[in-house]
Amino acid sequence: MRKITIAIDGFSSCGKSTMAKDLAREIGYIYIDSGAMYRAVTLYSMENGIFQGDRIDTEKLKSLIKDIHIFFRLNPETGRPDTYLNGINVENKIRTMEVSSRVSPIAALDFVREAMVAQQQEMGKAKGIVMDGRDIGTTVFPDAELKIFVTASPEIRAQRRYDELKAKGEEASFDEILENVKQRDYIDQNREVSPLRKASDALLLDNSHLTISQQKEWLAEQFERVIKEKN
Ligand SMILES: Nc1ncnc2c1ncn2[C@@H]1O[C@H](COP(=O)(O)OP(=O)(O)OP(=O)(O)O)[C@@H](O)[C@H]1O
Ligand SMILES: Nc1ccn([C@@H]2O[C@H](COP(=O)(O)O)[C@@H](O)[C@H]2O)c(=O)n1
Repeated sequence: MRKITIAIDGFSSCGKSTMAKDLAREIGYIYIDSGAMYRAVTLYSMENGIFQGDRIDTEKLKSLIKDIHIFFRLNPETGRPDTYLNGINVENKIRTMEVSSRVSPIAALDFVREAMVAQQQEMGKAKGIVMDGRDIGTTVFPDAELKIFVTASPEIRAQRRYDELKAKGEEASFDEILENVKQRDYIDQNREVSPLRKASDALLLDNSHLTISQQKEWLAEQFERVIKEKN
């Protein structure tokens, strides 16, 4: 059966990776979390003196971008891919609030996007891939056979993230998370290069009132429909 490309975009913390990972595992496709790549560049910037307070030394990052190597490796314990930055597993480090609060300005830089998009296109050139992010259906894979754009209210998204952190036993402030979600949405939608937009041919999914299993079922139906049409 001919494999396709699946692009899942949308607002922060709305459940993109939850649905993308589950679908990829079930259909035997590769799963790539493109946000993890921007988070890894941000972590690298934090650890290599590229931030001076909130200011980004863009010239320094530009000169170092070729030294940033990101790859994913399946974690047999979680059954999910972990992110590696220059050979080191940074999966937990890139999920902190500090990285979340700094990632969107880094992801708005044209040379950072150029480098990440080139790697993402390379990862998907054989198809059989589910990638989630902000510009997958518009820029990375504009010819993807199945495109989904996910949304939910900021309050619902922040509550989900808050519940997740609490369940892990981590300190969390609902107000801080809500502020971060809104701020990232704003920067992602208003940057000059590849702003967050629904591709005109993407299916819109508002999952505010869907359970994880309902959205999973919906996505599986969309995949079955498209794969029948294409084969
Ligand atoms: N339909 C749903 N109902 C309730 N919780 C959900 C639903 N979908 C996802 N979640 C939970 O919401 C949280 C955020 O989901 P997820 O990490 O998949 O979002 P995301 O869109 O990939 O986020 P990010 O943009 O930050 O990468 C997770 O704790 C996940 O378990
Ligand atoms: N294709 C993408 C993916 C992500 N970003 C930026 O990275 C941030 C973190 O992504 P998460 O999916 O882990 O939330 C996100 O807020 C965007 O700023 C992007 O620009 N393009």
